[in-house]
Amino acid sequence: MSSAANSQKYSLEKGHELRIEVKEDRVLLLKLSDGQAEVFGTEVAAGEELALKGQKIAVYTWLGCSLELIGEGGSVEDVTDSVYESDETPMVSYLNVHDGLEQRRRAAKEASTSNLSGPRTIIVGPVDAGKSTLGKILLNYAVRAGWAPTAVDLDIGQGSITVPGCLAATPVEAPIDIEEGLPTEVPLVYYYGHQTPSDNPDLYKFLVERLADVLSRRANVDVQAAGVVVNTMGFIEGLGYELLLHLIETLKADVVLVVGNERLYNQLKNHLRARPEVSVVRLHKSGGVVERSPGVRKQARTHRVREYFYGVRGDLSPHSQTVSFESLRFFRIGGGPRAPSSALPLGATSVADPLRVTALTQLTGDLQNSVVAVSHANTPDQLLSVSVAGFLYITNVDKDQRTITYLAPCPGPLPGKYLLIGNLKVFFE
Ligand SMILES: Nc1ncnc2c1ncn2[C@@H]1O[C@H](COP(=O)(O)OP(=O)(O)OP(=O)(O)O)[C@@H](O)[C@H]1O
Repeated sequence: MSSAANSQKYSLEKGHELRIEVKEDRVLLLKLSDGQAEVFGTEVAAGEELALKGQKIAVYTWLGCSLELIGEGGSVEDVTDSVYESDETPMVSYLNVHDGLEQRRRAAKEASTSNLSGPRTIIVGPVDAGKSTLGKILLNYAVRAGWAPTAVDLDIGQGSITVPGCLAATPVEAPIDIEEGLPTEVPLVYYYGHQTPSDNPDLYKFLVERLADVLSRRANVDVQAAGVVVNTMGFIEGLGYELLLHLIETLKADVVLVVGNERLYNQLKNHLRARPEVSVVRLHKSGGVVERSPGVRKQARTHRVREYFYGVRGDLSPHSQTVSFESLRFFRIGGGPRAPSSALPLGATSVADPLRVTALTQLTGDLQNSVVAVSHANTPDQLLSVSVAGFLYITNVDKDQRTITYLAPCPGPLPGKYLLIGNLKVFFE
């Protein structure tokens, strides 16, 4: 490593990675001076300056490279929490997984008339295991091999395709942008509206089934052969495990990658023993994965919603609009919070229907700071099962004037007349 003013130069040997944690709201510029380097499978172009804003990443090289880091508005130390080199990475095992998936894609393409699908890969593991990072690497390697795989994100707590609280899928046709993340132009999105599946597990399962159904009906041979890469939540105990089994079943997963948890690997391996068509593969967690506290996760959720409206680079201008409550039609799914069965009289079951669609008839201050989905539904009875077009953020509720002020990504009429609310709230500073 050598340094000058706000810049530092690194020379990485083949098979090494430089792990970089940029401070929240600070920017570090990354430049590849020589050789080959990639960030979670996306190749870094030589000479180009990448702006890493608050990101935690690793720059990996298969062949060796020289890099330059430049702190924006300060030294590299000022804008980062840590920068260090490591030669202990799971990249070779990740590449082996990619090779296995590649064989399945080719077999599916060759047998296109026999309805053989490409790999349906599900990545599971505890929180902070590096699941979404592995997903990005596998998607990128597939793209680099000429495929357009589908990214599916079922991690409602974070939201890598759209805002948190959603189940979403998107085709990945080009390497994932290092600064911007997964493509967001044409996602298929279902709004669950909560941050944890335990708020309404029946709805979560229902939406997984909807998404799986839509994905399985795509007729394009290349799209089917490219397969899907599914990212899941780190919720792996009790109900979380039950939901994992449900989605492995529903999405007809044939490759289950278990990252960083031997117990979960053995549980799933035993469970799926009778289904030899499903490969359960155990992978080590990378030592570079950065652990996030509940506070940091909450901040990341807010950040994600802000990015939806203002853009990753802050270059979008959302439109603020004040309308009467009566001009909007809000609906909620689920009959309110269900009492746990332990709180009910012996033998009784909860009467709240988790899939009931209810219109909001009274204006409540509770709507303030909510993220609300604009549904593609044409009638209220379609609200449960159709996808959503986009989101609004309620910035103000005026009960005296009976008005609502919301932020929309663009001006003009809304793309649908029915709005879905959940309990997802964020507070912009
Ligand atoms: N090798 C690495 N070096 C540096 N940072 C990394 C590395 N691998 C992953 N990270 C970072 O660690 C953080 C957590 O990783 P990731 O989001 O992949 O974990 P996860 O298991 O999907 O998390 P979740 O708990 O949200 O399900 C991310 O910010 C990611 O960019």
